[in-house]
Amino acid sequence: MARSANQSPSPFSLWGLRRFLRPHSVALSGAALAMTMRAMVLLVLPWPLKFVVDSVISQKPLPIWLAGFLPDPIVHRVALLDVLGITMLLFAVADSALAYIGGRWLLRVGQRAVFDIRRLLFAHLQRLSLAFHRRQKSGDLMARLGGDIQTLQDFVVSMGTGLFAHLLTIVGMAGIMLAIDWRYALVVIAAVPLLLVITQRHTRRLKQAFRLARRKEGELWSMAQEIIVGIPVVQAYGRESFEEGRFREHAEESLDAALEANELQMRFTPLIGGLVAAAVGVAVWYGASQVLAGHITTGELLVFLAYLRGMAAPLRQFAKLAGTFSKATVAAERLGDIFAEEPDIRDAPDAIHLSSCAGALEFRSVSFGYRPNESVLKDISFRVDPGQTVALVGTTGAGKSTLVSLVPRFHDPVEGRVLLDGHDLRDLQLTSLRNRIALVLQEALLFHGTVWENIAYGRAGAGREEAITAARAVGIHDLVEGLRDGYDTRIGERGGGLSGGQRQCLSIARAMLRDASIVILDEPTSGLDAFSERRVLEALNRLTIGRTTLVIAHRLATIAKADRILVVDHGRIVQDGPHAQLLAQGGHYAELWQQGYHTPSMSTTQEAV
Ligand SMILES: Nc1ncnc2c1ncn2[C@@H]1O[C@H](COP(=O)(O)OP(=O)(O)OP(=O)(O)O)[C@@H](O)[C@H]1O
Repeated sequence: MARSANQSPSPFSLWGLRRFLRPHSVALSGAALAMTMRAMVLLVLPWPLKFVVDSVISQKPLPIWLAGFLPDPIVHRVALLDVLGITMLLFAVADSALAYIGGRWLLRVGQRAVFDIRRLLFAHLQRLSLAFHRRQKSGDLMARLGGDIQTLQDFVVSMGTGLFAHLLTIVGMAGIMLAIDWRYALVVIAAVPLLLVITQRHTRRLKQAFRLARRKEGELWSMAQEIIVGIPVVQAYGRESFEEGRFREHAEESLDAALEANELQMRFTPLIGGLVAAAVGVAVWYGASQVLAGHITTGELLVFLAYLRGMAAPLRQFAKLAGTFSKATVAAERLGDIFAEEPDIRDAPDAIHLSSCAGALEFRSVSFGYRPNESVLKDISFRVDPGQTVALVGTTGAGKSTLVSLVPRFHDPVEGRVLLDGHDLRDLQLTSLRNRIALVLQEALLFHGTVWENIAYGRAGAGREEAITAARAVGIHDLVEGLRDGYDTRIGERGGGLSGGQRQCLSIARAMLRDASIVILDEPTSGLDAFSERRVLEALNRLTIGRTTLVIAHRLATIAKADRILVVDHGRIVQDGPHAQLLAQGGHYAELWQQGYHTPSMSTTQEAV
């Protein structure tokens, strides 16, 4: 797997989120404006109370800058109280309204950004090569597409509604308190730097804990997915209790890691709470003594205490924010790992579009291995003329599937070249190459949807009529018509509700619709009963007429029909020729034949030939 050179380990950091937020700058600015206004409202919120105490109750004169706007505290005491009361109510309403508006906008921005990240990640995942997908556990990918991206959304929202507004409030309150009485203000604010240092230290530990928790959760999903996909085997072998135990073990590990992370976060909350409570205690004591000494008024003390309360909430929020921040950093790292993966099968900058294709295939001194210094294919050379059918035979693990996987460029040769109509495959545009190839695999992979949709999947833009034409062309129209709702029969996930033979017939019709020049068949009839096999063979015969065909075969029916047979042994081609010639030659092929290579369905397939 190629990681792009000169890339930092995690190109998708929290900071990288900006890229996804930028398209929503209008909504973000709106949210920021609402939050700023809210912070200002929070700043002025306690002031009417100060004037109620100082001017309405204690009858102190209003400050000069306010005297022109408000009723006189001595002459119009009750009127002043009314105005202050209404002002308090208006401030409270404005506070709630602005919090709602800002929060709503942020939530929308967060959701849109998450949608974009998820879409991009999915598109990226689909382009990563088969080697990546074989290595990566799909359950873990699901966990990243789901939970990790959701964590980022929570981060955007809580950072916006929490940190941004709270920081503004704290800074504003600190400024006003300093202006009223700087000594008292310093006593109150002294806790803030201490709090920030503790938060920062704590965040580092939290990140580690959340990293482990997310990894364990990814492993759990991978395992659950594997068991659910393999449920027929689990049930057939009566391994339910064993799998239950295995799942519980993994789930417990995941639970322990999550508990540990949450425990760490929870422990932090009382710590912050205690610190804030101590700061409030000192402030009340010091403030009261300042009032007694006549340095500040009772109203001002109330403003201080209200501010302190206003600051305590966001400060306590830091504990929560530290958790959100840590989780989001870990989520961004995990997404970054995927974004950092680059498809190792890519178009060359000057790749040729394959507009027409005769189907002449050639392997020229090809070697390949999945790992360095481990050759699976060694110096493979052969040619297939357009329209020829070549069967690949060999013992298990000989390298047959690997060999055919080089044709659609699921992998590239380590040495040598694969050529199509004289072009090195690496010089061709990948999509135009793959458009020329139809695959029928051992296990027909169908998707949830109708029968015709599954056939039409063979070519982008194909409709119901084309699907029916393809089904007719491979001779399975009557088979489809015989299904419950014909072409509109809905099939479940991975072709659920159909027999193996029916599934394979549909996948052949799908390949037919593709109208490709090259057909690759990877043991398409294995595991089928005699009747199904005959249908599938009939369909395959029709599919392969006039197309270059590579077929991995174990059955006489398929092998004998081939123009040539390549015998693969330990990654090399050891024999090449028609069936009768190879049998007469003796050697590996004859040995395989005698050992019963073809026996699983020889009697049935012979009927079909
Ligand atoms: N994705 C992979 N990563 C690493 N090694 C692999 C991978 N796929 C196959 N191999 C190895 O490559 C060798 C050839 O495997 P391949 O599937 O091509 O054999 P085959 O001839 O098709 O076998 P079979 O008839 O059993 O399907 C085997 O030793 C196998 O273990």
